[in-house]
Amino acid sequence: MKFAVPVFPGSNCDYDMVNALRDILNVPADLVSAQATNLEGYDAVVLPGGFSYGDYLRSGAIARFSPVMAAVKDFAATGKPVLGICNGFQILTEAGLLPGTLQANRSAQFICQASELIIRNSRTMFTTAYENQTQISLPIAHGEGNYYCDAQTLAELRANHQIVFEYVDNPNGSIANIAGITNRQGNVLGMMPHPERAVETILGSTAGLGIFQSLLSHQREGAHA
Ligand SMILES: NC(=O)CC[C@H](N)C(=O)O
Repeated sequence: MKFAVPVFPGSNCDYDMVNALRDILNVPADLVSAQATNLEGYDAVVLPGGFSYGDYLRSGAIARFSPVMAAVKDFAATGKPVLGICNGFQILTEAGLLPGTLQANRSAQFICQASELIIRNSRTMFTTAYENQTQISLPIAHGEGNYYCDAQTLAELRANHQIVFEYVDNPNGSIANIAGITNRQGNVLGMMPHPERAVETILGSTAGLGIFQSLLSHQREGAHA
């Protein structure tokens, strides 16, 4: 299984992601330019965290116009996995690949801390390695992580089991404690917490590994289907 990690001007978690994939999980991963126009040969795309285009206008609002995002849209339409972490989640909402938006934190402060999460859907291709309703700890680091959507969208997210992670303590004011959601089809996941920063004991948590292990098993099962 080969991963593409698009890099935007201002991305800063791209090398952490590639380190998690290549060095910890032993899977091939390439950094891909924001100017790239095709993602042929890749089995999954991970949009990394950071401050793409300096977070000008709104986080992710400029990155969504990058050539690579047109390729990510086509890639997502094929049903292959697309994961957006933090700024990656912001880019996915701006690009219309996920519903809702990420607003400034309720405190108007940048928050960098460990956060406790509840797994609300362990049946997605990203979360089968976790037990449903269990609690995990992943780091967060963002100024605009306050997820918002209208009441009808929230009802749809709930009805279709698209809410995957919820905060226990809701550090940023997100509606319904939402920390991560999928699209309706279940192959695009956006999440504010950083699984790539929780892949080695020395980092304080290995709870992030489950996301990547879930994707690897999904790929293996697909190969045998
Ligand atoms: N770690 C990150 O991806 C930072 C996200 C983002 N640009 C924010 O501060 O909201």
